[in-house]
Order: sequence, then structure tokens, then C-alpha cells
Amino acid sequence: MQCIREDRDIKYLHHPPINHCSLNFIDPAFERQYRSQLSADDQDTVRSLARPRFSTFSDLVVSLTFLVMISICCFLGFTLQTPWMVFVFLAFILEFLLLSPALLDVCFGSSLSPTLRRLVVFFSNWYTRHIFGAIVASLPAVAVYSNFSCHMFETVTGSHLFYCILLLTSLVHFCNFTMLNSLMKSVLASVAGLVLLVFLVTDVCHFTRGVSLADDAAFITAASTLVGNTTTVGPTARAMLSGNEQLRYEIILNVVLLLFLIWFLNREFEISYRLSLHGNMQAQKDRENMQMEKEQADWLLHNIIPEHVSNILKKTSKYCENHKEVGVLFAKVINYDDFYDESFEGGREYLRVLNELMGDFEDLFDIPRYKDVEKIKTIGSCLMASSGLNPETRKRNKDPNAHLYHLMDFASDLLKKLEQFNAEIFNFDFEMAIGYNFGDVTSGVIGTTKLLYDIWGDTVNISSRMYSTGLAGKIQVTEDTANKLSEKFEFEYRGQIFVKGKGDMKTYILAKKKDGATWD
Ligand SMILES: Nc1ncnc2c1ncn2[C@@H]1O[C@H](COP(=O)(O)OP(=O)(O)OP(=O)(O)O)[C@@H](O)[C@H]1O
Repeated sequence: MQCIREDRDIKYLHHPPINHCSLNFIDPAFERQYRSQLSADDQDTVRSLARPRFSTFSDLVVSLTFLVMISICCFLGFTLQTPWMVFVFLAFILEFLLLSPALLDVCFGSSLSPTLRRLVVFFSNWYTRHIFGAIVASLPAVAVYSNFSCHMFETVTGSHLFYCILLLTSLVHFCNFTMLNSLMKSVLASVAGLVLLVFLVTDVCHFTRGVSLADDAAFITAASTLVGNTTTVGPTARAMLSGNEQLRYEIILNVVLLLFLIWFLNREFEISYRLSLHGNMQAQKDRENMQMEKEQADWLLHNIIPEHVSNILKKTSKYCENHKEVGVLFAKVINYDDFYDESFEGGREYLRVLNELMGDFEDLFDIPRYKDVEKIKTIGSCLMASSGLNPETRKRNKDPNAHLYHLMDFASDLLKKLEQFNAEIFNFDFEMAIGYNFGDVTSGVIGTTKLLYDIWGDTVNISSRMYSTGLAGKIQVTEDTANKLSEKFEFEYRGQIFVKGKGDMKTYILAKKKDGATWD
């Protein structure tokens, strides 16, 4: 919510981007997206009553209920006529024809069979939706009109008033179907209302029949029966007739006011429906953007700090951990400085070559079997890596030394990569010395702003010494390391090497991986 509040696009809530006349979105692309959203959204997995498929279904249920009520009223209030019965029969068939796919869509959604889905998509398409919507919205009004007969206006039984009220009620149904274009619904309502207005204004059925036929014997008889006193028939009948006249004007006024109300409501409904969908679409877009930004931030963070460490940092803001029997590797391109020439383009070309080489090395970290191997950093032309720092992935290994074996395999692959690189890049013949050691280390993150993940300890120092005193194209290890890995790898004794701070140390050079050695 905070994010949306800060969003500059928040203005869409106050200044809806819609055309004030047509109510279409100003941006044609957005209008297309809105219309396609209304069509059967099979990708829609969220079950919400605000989704178009639920709105369509509820609109159709309301429409069917409305038609049932109007039909019952017509059935009870008027003499049954064949055109009416035929029409109502066809109207119900159409309602069920439209309601069935909508119901299936609501119940089964994207798991509908392809044929049914095609049918649902056909009905929910923008234009078909409007054609069928216009027909269904007009059904109650047409059902009332199909009962029309001037006969009901010629009696004083009140059926003409009932008819007008029923017709007014049927006009309200043009406010249903919120997803349809409001202009279309309002025009249809106006046409239906205008027909009644024409009847009333032109008085074709003699709504005010008594005024012009005051001396009509039948009418006087009827009026006298109603009033029960023949002597006062003349004035009473006139009073009634003037009442009829007044009623006519009242109904005309009601029709006009109702039409205004329908225009207003339809417009408001469409604006709010469009805005709610627009808000949803905008929120979805914002969510996707936020997700993308979060993924980018995570990606950046994981490039600086291993994933398991960054997960801890999100909760505690400090990280420091001791690890037992971790593998540490230093791989240095020992003759990079011999090639580097700052006088040529300020050394840019050589840095590009180094970058490419490191890129090739880093591709190895993406190989799934090196999941235990973590890049620590590059120091100039030296790559530092370690294995077994993630307790979770380490726990999943069948062999407790698997991460150490993996790191040794990784070191061998680094040498192969360099060989490949030398073969591909003309004029360069890089050589690499690799130092490997295992033991206890402490890992931690230094700093609160520009974080730096690193490992420290004697194990690291000795590993560094292994490469600095190592041989080109070889992997040098300590005696302990050679013993630890001897089950899977063969080593050759190199001799005693002087290590600063440690004195003379026996070192070994990797000969090869033992035939058939596996550990996964
Ligand atoms: N976290 C680390 N990252 C990079 N290199 C490291 C790290 N820890 C130790 N080293 C390297 O290991 C080598 C051995 O370190 P040690 O502390 O034993 O001696 P030193 O006196 O600091 O080393 P030097 O004489 O090379 O400066 C050093 O060259 C140091 O750069």
C-alpha cells in the first residue's frame, strides 16, 4: 500500500484516464486490454467475485429473476396472448442458453473442455457480449410490450396503470449488465421509454377516453356502478376523468425522470466498473514491477553475499559464523601481469580479456553439481572460492566430504577452462597456479553499507600460501588435505616448502582423480 501511495501513477484514482463522453480509456492500448480482460479470462486463477466471469454470471441471474417476476406479473395481470407466450418461451430459452456456459465458466474455469471454453470465449467476446447483452437487457421490456392491447386502456379497472408500472419497472432492468457499454443500455432504455411516451402523449389508446366521450353510455353506466349514485354520475365521472388525465401526466413525468436516472446510473456504474478493473490492472502491473525490482535486488545481493547469508542478514543485520572442515581455494593467473600493458589503450583491452576469463570461470558456479562451491571474491587475477559454507546444502550431501571433493573437481575444471581459453584467444598463453586447503574458517559480513562477505582463519592463509608457492598448471595441497581427499584423488608428493609463519610444510600436487571415484 505504501508503495502504491508513493507511486506517481496514483493520479489515476483521482483523474480516471477515460474519455468523459464515450467512457472509453484514453489510451487505446489500455482500452483493448480492458476489453480483452472482459472476455473469458482462462488465465485467471484467482477466485474472486470481482472477476468478470462472476459479474457475467450474477448479471444473468439477476436478468433471469427479473424476467420471471415480470412474466408472473403479466400472467396474473393480463389476458394471455399468443405473441406474449411465444415471446416468453423464446426469452427463457435464450436466458438458459447464456446462463449455462456462464455457470460452467464460474464452476470449472480454466479446466473447461476446449469446446466449452470456445463457446464461453465466443459469448464473452466484446461484440457478441454486447449483441446478446442488448437482447437480454431488453427482454423484460419487450415481454411487457408484447402484452400490449388498447383494450386495457379502455376500461376503468386500473390495468392500464398496472401496465405502465410494469413497463417502468422493466425499464430499470436496463441498469443491469454493468460490463456493457452504458450508452448502448441507456439508448435502449430510452427507446423502450419513448414508445410508452408516444402512447401517452398521442393518447392513441384513449387513456383519457372519458373526457372526449363523457356521454358514452357504457362509461357512465360503469362509472355509476362504481360510484353507486346515478344522480352524481356526471360530476364524479368528470372528476375521475380529470384524475385519469392527471395520472397520464404523472406517468409521462415518471418515464422522463426514470430515463434520466437510468442514464445517470448506467454512466456511474460503467465508470466505477472501469475504474475498479483499471485499478486491478494497475495494481497487478505495480505488483509485477515490485516483484521484478525485488528479484533484481535479490540477484544483486546474492552476487555480493551468498543466499543463505543474505537470508540471515534480512532478519538479524549481523552475520558471523564458524565452520568446520571447509575447503578453500585460490586460483591465480600467474603470468597475467606479464601480458598487461598499460600503454595500450590504458590497459583496457587486457582488463576486458581478464573479465572474459573470469566470466568463463564463474560459469562453473552455475553447474548444479558445484552447488557447495561458493565464490568468495576475485583479487586481481586471482579467484578465491570455498566449499561447505552453507550448512543446509552440506547436510543434504550423502558423503560428509562431498563438498571437499567437489571443490577439487572445480579446481581441475578451472585448469581445463583456462586451457580452452588459451586455445580460443590468439596471442595469450595464461598459466594458473592453484592452492587448496581445508580446515576451520570463520565467515562474516563486514560493514553496514557496502557489505563485504569474506572468510578468515589459518586455513585461508595456508591455502593462499599453497598457490603463491605453487606450480603453473598444478593444484598444490597440504599434507592433511592430500590425506583427506586420498580416497577419491591421487596426489604426488612435491617436497618441503617454506611457509611464512608456519615453517617448512610438506606439500602435494594433484595427480588425478581416481578411476570411477563418485560421491553423489
Ligand atoms: N580473506 C582473505 N582474502 C584474501 N586473502 C587472504 C585472506 N586471508 C588471508 N589471505 C592471504 O593469505 C596470505 C597469508 O596471510 P597471513 O596472515 O598468514 O600473512 P601475512 O603476513 O598477512 O601475509 P603477507 O606476508 O602475504 O602480507 C596473505 O597473503 C593474505 O593476503
